[in-house]
Amino acid sequence: MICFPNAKINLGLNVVSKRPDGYHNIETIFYPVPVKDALEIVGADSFSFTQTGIPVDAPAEKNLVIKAMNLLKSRYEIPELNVHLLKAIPFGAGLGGGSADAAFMLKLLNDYCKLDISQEELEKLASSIGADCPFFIRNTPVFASGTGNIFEPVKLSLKGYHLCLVKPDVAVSTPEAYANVTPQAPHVSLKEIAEKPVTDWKELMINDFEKSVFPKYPVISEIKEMLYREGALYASMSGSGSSVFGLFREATGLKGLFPDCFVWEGQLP
Ligand SMILES: C[C@](O)(CO)[C@H](O)COP(=O)(O)OP(=O)(O)OC[C@H]1O[C@@H](n2ccc(N)nc2=O)[C@H](O)[C@@H]1O
Ligand SMILES: Nc1ncnc2c1ncn2[C@@H]1O[C@H](COP(=O)(O)OP(=O)(O)OP(=O)(O)O)[C@@H](O)[C@H]1O
Repeated sequence: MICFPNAKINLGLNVVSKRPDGYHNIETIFYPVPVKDALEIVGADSFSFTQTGIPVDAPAEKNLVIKAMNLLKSRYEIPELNVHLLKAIPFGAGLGGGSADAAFMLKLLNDYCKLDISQEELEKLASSIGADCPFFIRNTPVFASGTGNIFEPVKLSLKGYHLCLVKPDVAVSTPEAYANVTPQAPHVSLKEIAEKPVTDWKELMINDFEKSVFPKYPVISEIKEMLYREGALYASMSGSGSSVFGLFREATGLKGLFPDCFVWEGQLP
């Protein structure tokens, strides 16, 4: 069985407050985008894990795909499998690629082994793997609060817009990014802003991580400025960085502008 875990972008991100458990309450819009890994499982006599594409800098047992498999193994009967991950979503990017792999592994095993685990339970399991993970169980645009695990529907579609996603050759550490933000409740709800036309977002929609990440990694803010210069209606860093996305009305051909960067351009479904 095969599946294609996709990335997400964050449309706005407010770090609202620090929690007693060390995590932060946030408000963000998660939006799935069609930048994809490939994840395959095949029944086997003994377990194996192989990985191609962008090399993940973690040993097999620390790979989030295997963490997800082991989490289910601790609760359910899971047969021996050959697992293969083809990594195409850059990491350290704010694109949630590792979390997507884990969430899709939970869903894949749920189907393959006919475990009949509910969506609610899958989201609970996913949240024990990573803060971005539960979103990928439902994988539709949502307004998220809590640690990013409480979801509300949002009236928003970017269908037909062209996305240009750029990740420079720097990786931002998520814990460090959170540590450098001063939490503050937003004055206007992000959900309200997101339901306004995309052309209003530039003035209203903020990613709180940009304030501390941009001075440390000026290349990220330069990319954002370039996307606006090229006609983006809205541009922002995604999550805690280092990727930046621009939303355009027309097809873009900006790859040549960003040498040494990962660039993905395409129309949103
Ligand atoms: C920045 C975002 O990508 C926005 O979607 C997420 O909030 C981060 O999600 P993630 O990478 O899945 O995060 P995790 O792997 O669970 O956590 C990494 C670290 O980020 C910090 N963290 C994460 C999520 C959150 N709501 N508050 C936090 O303070 C914690 O220090 C945590 O130890
Ligand atoms: N399947 C996986 N894909 C990517 N990274 C993985 C995977 N499994 C484990 N990791 C580890 O997680 C780290 C990347 O996590 P990180 O949270 O920075 O990346 P991300 O996928 O871009 O997500 P985020 O949106 O949270 O930034 C890698 O350095 C790697 O060690």
